[in-house]
Amino acid sequence: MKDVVIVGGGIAGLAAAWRLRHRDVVLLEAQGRVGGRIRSERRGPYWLNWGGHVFAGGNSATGWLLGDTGIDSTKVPGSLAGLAMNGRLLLKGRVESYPFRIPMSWPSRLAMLKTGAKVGLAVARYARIVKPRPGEDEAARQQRVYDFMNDRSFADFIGELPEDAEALFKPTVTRSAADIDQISAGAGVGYFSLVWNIGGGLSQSILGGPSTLTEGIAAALSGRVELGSAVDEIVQKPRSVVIRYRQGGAEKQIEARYAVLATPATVSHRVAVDLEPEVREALSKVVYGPYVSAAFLSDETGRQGWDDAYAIATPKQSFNIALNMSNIVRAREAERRPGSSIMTFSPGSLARGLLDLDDDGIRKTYLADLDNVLPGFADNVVEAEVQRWPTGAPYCFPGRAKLQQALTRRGGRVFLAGDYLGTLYTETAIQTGLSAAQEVQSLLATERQSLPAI
Ligand SMILES: Cc1cc2nc3c(=O)[nH]c(=O)nc-3n(C[C@H](O)[C@H](O)[C@H](O)COP(=O)(O)OP(=O)(O)OC[C@H]3O[C@@H](n4cnc5c(N)ncnc54)[C@H](O)[C@@H]3O)c2cc1C
Repeated sequence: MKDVVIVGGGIAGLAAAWRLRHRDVVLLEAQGRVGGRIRSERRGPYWLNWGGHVFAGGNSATGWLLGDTGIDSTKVPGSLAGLAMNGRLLLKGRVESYPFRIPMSWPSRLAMLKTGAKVGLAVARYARIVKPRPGEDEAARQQRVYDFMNDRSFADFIGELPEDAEALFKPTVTRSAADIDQISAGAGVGYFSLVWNIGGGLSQSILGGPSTLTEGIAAALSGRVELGSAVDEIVQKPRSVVIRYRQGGAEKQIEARYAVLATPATVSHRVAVDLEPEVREALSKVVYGPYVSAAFLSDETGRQGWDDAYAIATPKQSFNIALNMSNIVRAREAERRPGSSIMTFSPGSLARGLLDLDDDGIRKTYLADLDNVLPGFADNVVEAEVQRWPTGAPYCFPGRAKLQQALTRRGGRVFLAGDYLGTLYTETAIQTGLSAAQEVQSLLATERQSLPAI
């Protein structure tokens, strides 16, 4: 019997496996690669990216994992708050000045300023809510964040806005994968906090691309990661868990003392058939929105207008943000090398609009819109690949706070991990993976101590 089986090789499962690597552990991953919603591939000095790209740093679970695995990261250089709208590209200056620098009507500008002030005040409140309090554990802090303005949607909070004003607010909030009438007011405000106080949120980039971390962990676990292994059912017994899965067409099963279930909530609900009914019900209520993304590699030479920018919000296009993965390389080179690596990213309703097209249709739509945002870029593209993410990200809808207690209840031999258990994406995934591993570790140690001496 194994000590522990980890189901799901996204960053949550890999973080748990890393923490438990000195135990008899096996990780089962349904796909032919690890990483889940983290996916990058290297191309010379650059990397193409389709999934998670900015990470927590410093005193966070991610910071600890990066340090412990020896993976290099750096603060994202350049502007994170670029804006391309109504024919103007803004890469410098304070965001508050944007309404005056983008061509738009005066009623839109005034609405923008009024709503900006309202959101600004709420962001200041959110900053106090999110801050850890002395002596409090992470669960209490997380519950408080979920509770914040969880009784109405962000659309209700900001009210009706003229078209251009709404277009300016939308791309930030909808990056959550929810539209503004689906996400709670508090989570929408939280998104502004993430973007405006970027230093405290997700601001680290992994050198070589995010898959450097996930593939690095998998390599270190050599032989204990089984790809192409889709778990169908996890059943708990008094002293063990039995995991049934399919591998290369064959039905298999494995028994372990404990399991860490690090799959999206939809899958966890389906496979963990004998979790407490309240926990299973809460899992069934977690809601995901879709994403579509694409990675583009170009071969232009000479400096480009976008070289120093990392993130450019793009209202009214088929993607709502363009991300310049190559600006991390730019910041570290003595002479500008040819080429750029750009990622486009369409969440929520933008993704739903694209999912009906084939990949070629999505590529063409993106390239046409990229030409509006980064003039000349599309002519030099040498590689372009689309990625569909039907369960792009779980989002916090009005009423989501009520699920948290059941989702985090402990009991039995199956421990849940994944980004749907909190509000900070990869940081939540890593933090919940590490704490599930820590609990398994303590239980294994206790069991060992209580075994009769032979
Ligand atoms: C386009 C995009 C951009 C993003 N940007 C950011 C960002 O900049 N910063 C950030 O922090 N987050 C970002 N995110 C979110 C971030 O990627 C996720 O929060 C995080 O990767 C989730 O990790 P996870 O391990 O919880 O889940 P997943 O990555 O979904 O991992 C779950 C794993 O379980 C596997 N699995 C599923 N079913 C089974 C089964 N039956 N048996 C075995 N295995 C199974 C899956 O194949 C997958 O590998 C982004 C996501 C996307 C898609």
